[in-house]
Amino acid sequence: MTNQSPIISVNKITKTFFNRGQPQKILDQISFDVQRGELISILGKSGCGKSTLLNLIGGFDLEKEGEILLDGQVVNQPSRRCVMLMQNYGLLPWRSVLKNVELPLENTGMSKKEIRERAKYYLHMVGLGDKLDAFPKELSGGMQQRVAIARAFVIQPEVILMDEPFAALDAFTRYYLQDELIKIQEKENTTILLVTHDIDEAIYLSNRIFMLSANPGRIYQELKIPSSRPRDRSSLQFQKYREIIFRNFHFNHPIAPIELNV
Ligand SMILES: Nc1ncnc2c1ncn2[C@@H]1O[C@H](COP(=O)(O)OP(=O)(O)OP(=O)(O)O)[C@@H](O)[C@H]1O
Repeated sequence: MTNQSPIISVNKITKTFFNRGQPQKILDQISFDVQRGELISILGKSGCGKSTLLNLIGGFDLEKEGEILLDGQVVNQPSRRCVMLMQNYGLLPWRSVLKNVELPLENTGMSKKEIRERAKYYLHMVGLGDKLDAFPKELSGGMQQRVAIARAFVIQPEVILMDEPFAALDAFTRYYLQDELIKIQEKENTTILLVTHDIDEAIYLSNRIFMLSANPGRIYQELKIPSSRPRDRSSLQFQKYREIIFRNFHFNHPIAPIELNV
């Protein structure tokens, strides 16, 4: 993997928002490369700039200092090669499951037959082959997110940006979808950048975890997780990574009091 040119290069990105005329530096000199097929998690406390970073990488926000490259080309607009998967699914309620997944392929020059076959393929892949004609409101939250996952993969993008995709789901559904995500990602060799608050999710899924500090957001630690997937959430090794992350967040916020009721 390391000999290839990176699919994403983030070079010295600084982002400043203006709130009531006052500049607020949200991201400061963020730099990293992502190789094809990697799954990277970005962990950090609320408001540290994780979503802002994803929006910049996706080309949804172009106001910044520094440069972002997608496969060697400057990102200056959103592209079908790099799509975003949101937490709130974003399905159209009046379209069936199948038609929701077909949507991004419409008006692309593909034939109706090709579109249908490809949409069905990805819906089967996320285990919804028997729900093609259902409407979103007839599905559970987990199923709706599976439709959204199929709709992201159907475009066959090189990169999927995920902003807390499983945050609204219960733990069991989350675990299930995490496994499904790994399976599809490995099969398609898709590169994924995942923003999450969930430390276990980051350890379970990622090749690398970037820990972001706040005010301004900087990557202050990168954690490589070389072990193969699927991973054992109860293993000692898994606990070791949890400990490293907890320790890092504590070190990064030394003024945060720890209260022990003993
Ligand atoms: N359009 C905007 N205008 C001004 N300030 C903004 C804008 N968007 C985000 N911010 C500010 O930038 C900071 C980072 O926001 P962002 O949503 O990237 O954080 P986050 O780490 O994703 O947070 P969370 O985990 O709570 O979703 C916050 O202080 C937010 O108030």
